[in-house]
Amino acid sequence: MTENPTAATPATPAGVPFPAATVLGYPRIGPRRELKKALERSWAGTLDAEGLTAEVGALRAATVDRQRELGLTEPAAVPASFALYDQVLDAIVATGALPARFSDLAGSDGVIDRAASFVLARGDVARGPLEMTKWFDTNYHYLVPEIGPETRFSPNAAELLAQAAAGEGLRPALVGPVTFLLLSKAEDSAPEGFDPLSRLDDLLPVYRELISELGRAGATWVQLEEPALVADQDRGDLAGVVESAYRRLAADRAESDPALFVATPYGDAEDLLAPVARSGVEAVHVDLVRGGLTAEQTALFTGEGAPALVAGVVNGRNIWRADLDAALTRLEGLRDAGARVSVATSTSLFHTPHDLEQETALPEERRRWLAFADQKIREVAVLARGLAEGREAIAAELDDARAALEQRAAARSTRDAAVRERAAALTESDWHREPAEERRAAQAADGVAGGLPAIPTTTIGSFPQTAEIRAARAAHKAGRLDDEQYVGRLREEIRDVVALQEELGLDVLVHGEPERNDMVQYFAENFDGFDVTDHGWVQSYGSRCTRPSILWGDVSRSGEGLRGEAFTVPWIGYAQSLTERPVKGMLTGPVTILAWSFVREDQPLGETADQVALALRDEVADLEAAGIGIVQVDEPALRELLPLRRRDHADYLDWSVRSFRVATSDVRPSTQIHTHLCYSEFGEVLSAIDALDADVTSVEAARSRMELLDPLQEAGFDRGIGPGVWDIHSPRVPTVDEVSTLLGAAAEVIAPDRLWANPDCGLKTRAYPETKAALTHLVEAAGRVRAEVAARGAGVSAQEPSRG
Ligand SMILES: CN1c2c(nc(N)[nH]c2=O)NC[C@@H]1CNc1ccc(C(=O)N[C@@H](CCC(=O)N[C@@H](CCC(=O)N[C@@H](CCC(=O)O)C(=O)O)C(=O)O)C(=O)O)cc1
Ligand SMILES: N[C@@H](CCS)C(=O)O
Ligand SMILES: [Zn+2]
Repeated sequence: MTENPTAATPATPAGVPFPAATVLGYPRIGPRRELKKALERSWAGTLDAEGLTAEVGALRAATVDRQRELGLTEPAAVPASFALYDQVLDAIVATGALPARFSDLAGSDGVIDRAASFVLARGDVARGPLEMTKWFDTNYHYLVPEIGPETRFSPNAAELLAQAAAGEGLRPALVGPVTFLLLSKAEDSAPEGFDPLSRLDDLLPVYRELISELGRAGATWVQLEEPALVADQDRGDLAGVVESAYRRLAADRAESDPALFVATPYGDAEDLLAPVARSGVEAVHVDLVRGGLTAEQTALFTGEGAPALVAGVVNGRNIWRADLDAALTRLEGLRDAGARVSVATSTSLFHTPHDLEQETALPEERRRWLAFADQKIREVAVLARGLAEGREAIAAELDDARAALEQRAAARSTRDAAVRERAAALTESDWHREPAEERRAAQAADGVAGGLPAIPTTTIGSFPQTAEIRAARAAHKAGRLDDEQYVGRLREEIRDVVALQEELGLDVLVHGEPERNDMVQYFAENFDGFDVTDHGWVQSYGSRCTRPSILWGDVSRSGEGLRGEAFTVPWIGYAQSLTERPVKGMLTGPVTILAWSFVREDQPLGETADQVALALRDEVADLEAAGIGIVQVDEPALRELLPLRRRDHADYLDWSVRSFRVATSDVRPSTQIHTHLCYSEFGEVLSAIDALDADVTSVEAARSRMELLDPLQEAGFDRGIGPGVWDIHSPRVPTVDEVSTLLGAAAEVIAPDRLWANPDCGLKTRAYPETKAALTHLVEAAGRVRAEVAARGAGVSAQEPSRG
């Protein structure tokens, strides 16, 4: 066990010091995605409830053992942070905060059981699931609690206790009460202006009871996660609210109550750190990768009764090896200032893959630069040892880390002079197209858009990724299918998808993206400067995972010469050759490629974005040259990367919008550029959406029932828009009436020559039966709304009728 010499046993209720080394959380999905597979079998009905409990229990136990083996040996060092689906869902379940529209799910004792929690997450035949949105600036999605003035809170510790029972001496963890309410939305029935945070006083007794119950079950520390404190919140006296909330949780605790550990990951809590630190809680985590500590803030951690300082010095958001020298210097400085310092990660490690050791195919030179979750735990443990025993005790580890960093900094492979020259030569004219009105006219006169009806129907790009396609890809990768067989299989799929869309009567077709394992990884595989992993899965939502690629060097399309070779044209061009209707080309935008990869940190993100944008610009130009008249460049992550502090927005929006425009501006005015956004609250980026200068924007809107449209109109957005009318995240098929209602609502505020009818997002996660049914309803609803609008004499009479 690692000793922390500066940690005099503090007066915690349970009398157990905070561990010298810890993490805020660990990947939950399992090194071989055991959790994903168990969940999906349970939803498919091939694994019963007991079977799920057994498989999940085994995974959790193995996870605890692994973290111990890696160096988290002290009591309470391993967090019981094992959400089955989502940690915010766990907090809904633990506090009994059932939205009114799900009230029938509560058991006779008022408790939300596991089956009911899956209905909240996934919906059922009667209703859609809870809304899902991005967790801070990550590619993880949480379920949004719906809170109203009447929401009843009641403690239900069952799931937390089950998680804590996965091993001896774990530290239960849950989303803190302030973050829980700040991330909530007001229930639809709540009065105008209702703020969920106004229910804090009602929620705190429930948290107190949960914490006490965990203590009675043996927990010595409980972790309360308060990441919302590191983001700008438009709330008056949030500092006062935070301090009084934590004072209430910390006051008058019983002998059996655990000590309280409050974590502030993902950024700098700034003015909200002091209210937490002086509230009486026993330990406070600070993200020292994204944030800092002023001398005044450091003093909050010194002196009698001060909380332990849990210093998040190892980055939980990337996969680069830590600068151990710099981290240790930082830790020593804090200790020497008088703080009781523990070493931790800056965030939970669930944003990183499990174990670099599984990546045997990575080139050795670059493997040396990397640390996945397991390697990061080792870094934390080494730093704790260095802090306790002195630098000499970890001299070998410090030397090795230093050498790896130096070798990376000196590596010539990360720089391509031609790519750099091209990016440096970019000027304003490279990211400007003709004025939007001029393009509209050109598209109507000479482009494919001219042949479209009012309210054209389309989809967002992907069609179902069937087990057969994935199996074919796996077989190709394993060498069981040769290139020709694999290409033949994909072309067959494209043929079927095109035929299906024609049969359904869609107006603008897509090729369906069957060649893509993932909308970012596929691009990484076709660009220089990236590595991809074999097992680097990271949870994105529920059971869905991605393998973020590693952007380590200068980026351009792979192949001969600076511009490399087109890689989407063979598929999209093939689809276009099969039909008279327009096929929309489909690319992923630069911001999203960065957001969903692990990106080099040795140069500003904007510079990397320009390189990716230039590679995409080449692909857009090649698509246009191949006769594709509509090109969609998806930017679902535009909102995701928006910095958590408002003062940083302008700089981010400047480079992100520019990079999208660099990617899309090298086309004729008659070529219609689309973009697509999803998975976020867009309120804060409306003007950036406009500044992207796309001709048409499709945006997720069904779950929030078109909430976005009014603000978008108010922001003066007068481009083409396709608000999603089918929530594709759940297998539920919307009726024609439901789709017509949503589309009709949109047609109330958007002129029919600007409105498009499309789903919320791509269909890759859906199966064919529901896809066919829902698209049939969508096409029928579009026809209905088109007729209604025409009947209202809203100026569509001159338009052609829709096909099908
Ligand atoms: C649109 N979204 C995306 C986000 N991030 C991305 N990187 N990509 C996205 O599309 N963020 C926001 C949203 C929502 N998020 C997601 C995330 C993930 C999915 C999804 O469907 N994920 C799939 C995995 C997709 C994938 O990469 N598949 C590969 C590998 C398939 C595989 O599992 N292979 C098996 C062997 C298969 C066999 O033998 O049959 C294996 O490796 O063991 C592929 O298709 O080749 C998921 O299942 O989780 C959706 C939205
Ligand atoms: N074109 C992509 C966008 C997802 S955000 C798809 O359809 O899956
Ligand atoms: Zn999408």
